[in-house]
Amino acid sequence: MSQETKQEFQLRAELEPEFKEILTEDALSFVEGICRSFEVRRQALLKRRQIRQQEIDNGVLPTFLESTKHIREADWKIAPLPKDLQDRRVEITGPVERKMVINALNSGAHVFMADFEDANAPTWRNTIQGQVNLRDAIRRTITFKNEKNGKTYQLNEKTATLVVRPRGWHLEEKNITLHGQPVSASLVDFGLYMYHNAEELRKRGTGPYFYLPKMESHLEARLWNDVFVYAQKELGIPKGTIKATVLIETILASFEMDEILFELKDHSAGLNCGRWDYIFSYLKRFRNHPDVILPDRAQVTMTSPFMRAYSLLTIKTCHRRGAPAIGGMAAQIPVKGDEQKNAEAFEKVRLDKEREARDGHDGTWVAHPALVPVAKEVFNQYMPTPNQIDKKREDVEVSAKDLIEVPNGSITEEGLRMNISVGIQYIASWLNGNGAAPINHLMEDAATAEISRAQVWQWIRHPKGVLTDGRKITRELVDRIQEEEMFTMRFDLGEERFTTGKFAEASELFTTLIEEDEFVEFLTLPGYQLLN
Ligand SMILES: CC(=O)SCCNC(=O)CCNC(=O)[C@H](O)C(C)(C)COP(=O)(O)OP(=O)(O)OC[C@H]1O[C@@H](n2cnc3c(N)ncnc32)[C@H](O)[C@@H]1OP(=O)(O)O
Ligand SMILES: O=CC(=O)O
Ligand SMILES: [Mg+2]
Repeated sequence: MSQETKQEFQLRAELEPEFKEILTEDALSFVEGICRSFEVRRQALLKRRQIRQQEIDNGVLPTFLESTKHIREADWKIAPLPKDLQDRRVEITGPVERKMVINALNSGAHVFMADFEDANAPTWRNTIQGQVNLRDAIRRTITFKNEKNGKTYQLNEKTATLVVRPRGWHLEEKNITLHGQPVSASLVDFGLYMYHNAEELRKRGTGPYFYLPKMESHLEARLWNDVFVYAQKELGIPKGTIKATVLIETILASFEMDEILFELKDHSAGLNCGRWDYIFSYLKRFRNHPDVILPDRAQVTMTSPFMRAYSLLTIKTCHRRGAPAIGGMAAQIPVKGDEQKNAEAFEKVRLDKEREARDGHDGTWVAHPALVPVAKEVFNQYMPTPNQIDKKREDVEVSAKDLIEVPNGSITEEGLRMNISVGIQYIASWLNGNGAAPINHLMEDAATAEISRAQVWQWIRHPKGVLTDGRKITRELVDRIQEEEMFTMRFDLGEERFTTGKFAEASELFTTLIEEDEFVEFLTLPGYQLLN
């Protein structure tokens, strides 16, 4: 790097010896090139999200785009899938933490989605250690010893195919700056992973595979595609080596599925139903529409008409284009010490996977290794072939109205209490560096916590935010319940764990999120200012 470049592109963090192996001069120079080439477009697309929000606030509802009708109507397919992405019946997800990376790769799942995004609190340490972990996993040198119980970990002979989820377009990495501004976190995660591993993955008969989160339009997919083309060229890798599965997890993206596949068609590995962010996005984008009110979080399920419409449309759209349509995450995880509750949790997961497999999904997500056999058994039963892309689902008809239909249901004090308590507990976990947490026997990550705080925001503000017993949800009621829930947490955890667990800071952030009339786009944005 030249002297001038160094001043403009700066690494602002202290580096431990192992981190220096990731943040080498050449790797940083590669990331710098990507950031320089694409930052202006990223900013413009983020601005476009705000404009779209203003339009929705003014009553312009989402619809299928007129300008891209020709793409929806034309006959085209995505490029052929590599062998190790043809059968994806069970995908396990988890943060890029060292032990969990080994456990996930050994879990028996077909794919492991290693998450720099919502299951990961993006501390500098988590982020760069995550890159170290993936580098070692790819080279099969990764090991781990749990110092508490002496248990050691290494990779099995057969492991899952690795797919990496970088952070979304809205997030920044404050430890690397360009012209004094934090750079795109997506490009840091992607760039470092590509630089260190693309060639090695190819040598080992697989490739650099990604999951792309939280996109709102096909133009955002075009930006990723251009980043891929640039990166492959810089690294001297054939165009089309990268494969990416896009999470359809915003309400606006569900109107542009064909277009998203089209933009990425040389690099596409299909779509996935990111159901939790999808619910959050629905709440967020329609937040200023008093009639769009969702019932208790627990009542918004994949059988709610708007969710069902979205998952069926995903399957139909993907299969027409020769692309896999992967299902989503059931939040249940094993319940320790209660056989009955554990059996109920497993049954819920089984039913969820059964619906997905029968509908035509080509695979699904699980949050925990114990659930891999459950999902596998269901998909083995209903999907005897590696995928069911041949099931075209031409019978499915989904209109714009179906995608935004408001579900019925009720808002209970229990639901309100749960949102407040779980929201605060999750934020506390995140501020402590854990982006995925078991809370009330459910997997919670940033997306599920976003729903909790968005619902409270909405219920306070809209006339229909009324409890089943007739009480209007107000700031005062929320304050009172928040105080009670904080008292319970303090009592249950004890003073020391409560204080070191950052519950007071989490409660403060939760309050800000529900108090601000200008809805905070993502809780992780103000949250990141508090992370080391
Ligand atoms: C909305 C979305 O974006 S979903 C996708 C993002 N979210 C996720 O990926 C969450 C994935 N799940 C998890 O992180 C975890 O399952 C949690 C945090 C919810 C629960 O984890 P734990 O409390 O450790 O569960 P538990 O104690 O039952 O784990 C038992 C073992 O399984 C391991 N394990 C649990 N979940 C996973 C996982 N997803 N991947 C790898 N290993 C796992 C644990 O590390 C532990 O290993 P050990 O016995 O060797 O010590
Ligand atoms: O990323 C997945 C989701 O459900 O959100
Ligand atoms: Mg998500």
